Amino acid sequence: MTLLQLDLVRKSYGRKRVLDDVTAGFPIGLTLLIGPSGAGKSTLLRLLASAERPSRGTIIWDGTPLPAARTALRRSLGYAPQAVELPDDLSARAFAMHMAALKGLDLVAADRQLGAITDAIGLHSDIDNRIITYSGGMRRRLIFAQALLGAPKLLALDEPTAELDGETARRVGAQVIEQAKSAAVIVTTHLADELAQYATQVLRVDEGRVIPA
Ligand SMILES: Nc1ncnc2c1ncn2[C@@H]1O[C@H](COP(=O)(O)OP(=O)(O)OP(=O)(O)O)[C@@H](O)[C@H]1O
Repeated sequence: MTLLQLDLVRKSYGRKRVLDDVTAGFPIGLTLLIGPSGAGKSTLLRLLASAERPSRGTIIWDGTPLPAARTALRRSLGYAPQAVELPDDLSARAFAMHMAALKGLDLVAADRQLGAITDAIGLHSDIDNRIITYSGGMRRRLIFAQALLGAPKLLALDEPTAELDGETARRVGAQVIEQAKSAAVIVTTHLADELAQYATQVLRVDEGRVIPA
């Protein structure tokens, strides 16, 4: 079943058309968005996460078009953008719990889930340290971990394994594969990476078009 559908979606910034009449469906399972730098992968992900609106066309969540379905989509969403400013003075746990509270999650359950996720991706021993002490790769894993809280039905992950060493990338990848068993997981990546073998579909974003790879 296609949870999320794009029909003839276009996105322009000023005169620059980044996405051109994109029609694509995103079912439960893993969708990889591949394509060269600047192709529009992150833009597409922001549209899917309802962080931006299309210039034209329709986005349909669970059978209902946006904007009517926007709140429902956001309640079901975990989003890990590529670059986000984190509150350096907070501990990673305090930040994650803040995100859980914004999502309206039960905080005891969310804290338990945070423990399991961070354990799986090698962040557990640093969870009570302040974010200012975090490396780039640790920040990326924290953004990834908060996206998974509440087991969202739609997971939009912008290059979750970038900046990670091979073993850590593999651990994050294993979590992505696990989530894709019960959610529509959409992952952008520069390269056709190891996740491709687990993907329900691989879509190539290039020159405004989105086509099966
Ligand atoms: N807010 C914006 N205003 C103007 N142009 C933008 C904006 N956001 C993105 N763009 C342009 O849209 C194009 C696609 O950018 P996008 O970040 O989506 O590409 P990408 O495929 O994710 O690239 P990368 O792999 O390097 O992250 C680029 O030319 C970029 O400059």
